[in-house]
Amino acid sequence: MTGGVRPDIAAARRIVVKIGSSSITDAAGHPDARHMNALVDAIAAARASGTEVVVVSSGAVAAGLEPLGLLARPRDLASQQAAASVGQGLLLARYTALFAAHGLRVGQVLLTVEDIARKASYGNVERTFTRLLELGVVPVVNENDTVATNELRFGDNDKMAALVAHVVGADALFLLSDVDALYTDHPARPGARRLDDVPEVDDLAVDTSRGGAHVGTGGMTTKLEAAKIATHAGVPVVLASADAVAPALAGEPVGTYFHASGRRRSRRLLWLAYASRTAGEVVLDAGAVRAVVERKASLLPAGVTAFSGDFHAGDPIRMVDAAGELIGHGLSSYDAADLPGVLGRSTRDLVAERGAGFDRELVHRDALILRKRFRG
Ligand SMILES: Nc1ncnc2c1ncn2[C@@H]1O[C@H](COP(=O)(O)OP(=O)(O)O)[C@@H](O)[C@H]1O
Ligand SMILES: N[C@@H](CCC(=O)OP(=O)(O)O)C(=O)O
Repeated sequence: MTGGVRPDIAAARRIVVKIGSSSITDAAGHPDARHMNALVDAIAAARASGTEVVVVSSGAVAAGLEPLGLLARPRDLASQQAAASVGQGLLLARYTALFAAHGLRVGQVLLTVEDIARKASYGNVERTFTRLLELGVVPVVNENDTVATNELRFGDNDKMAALVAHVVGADALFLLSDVDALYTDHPARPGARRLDDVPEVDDLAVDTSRGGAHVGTGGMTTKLEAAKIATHAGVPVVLASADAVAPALAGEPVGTYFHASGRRRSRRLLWLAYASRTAGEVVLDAGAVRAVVERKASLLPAGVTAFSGDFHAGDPIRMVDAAGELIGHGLSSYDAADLPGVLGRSTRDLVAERGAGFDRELVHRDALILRKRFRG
């Protein structure tokens, strides 16, 4: 442990705390009572001092293994979903009982990628969290594993926790794991060095390729992705051992501290930059690139030369230039199926031929984020 108290962490009034499967369950796959108790006690103490807390808890699949007689995390999606279905209920029952002992109520929030990637549902999720927190509830969030498909899955909860931190406008994000900090290499490797302080995630030279415990899925790679999303949007991150939850939440110098490096920005556009699994791609001609990048204009069908993917109006799409270079992300106002008839055509022609609805932009300016703005 080095350094003094972290002022922005100690001062945080709204926080997101993510705990991984490897801490929620012990080596045999049973719920790890010690970690869960320590987590709930620390959160109850934070709540008592007026801090609002959102918990992102993994562990549904792990908690469902034993009741279903499964010995290890199954490989096939259907069995994982069945395990999550059984395990999530058990996990929530446990949280409900533990928080009730502190006089706190929990609310279950199960999210899919689409809930955060689509504008309409993002607003809905935001409202739900706001109301839960107003009511003094501790939301306990997990991915909706039982319905999520492989293609549309976060798969790990680290990135989802960073996105939830955006949605709720958190002041800090905590990633609790079975490792006490970020190391320059897998901690079991000779020469691996502990990192206490990370001013900028992009500047890190660390090896995260070696896997973690049997039940975790993301390993350290997804934790760094989460740290990047959060810090670049102005949210500091602490990565610490679940054993150190109390000092971590108090801002004491445990684990690895990732400084907020970007400025806080519009939450609606942030989800578009990071949350969206894009559903397709459109290729912009040089004029359209200039219009979108330099003139801050909307993207019109006239400036698009090609597209790919099967997207619908409202879906996030990638915008690239003729060389395939990413220009930005945006929400399409058209279904892909409608594009062949409109690409390259002027709005005036389209309206004359097809009617008033065809005066719309392909991507409206307000639903567009340029790549260079993905960072703060
Ligand atoms: N550079 C590194 N620094 C720290 N841990 C690492 C690193 N590379 C790989 N790991 C592994 O990542 C694990 C944490 O990931 P994971 O098991 O997915 O945790 P969780 O279930 O908490 O999300 C650690 O236990 C460690 O074995
Ligand atoms: N949603 C999954 C979490 C997946 C997972 O293992 O995540 P993590 O332990 O955070 O790497 C579950 O509850 O089992």
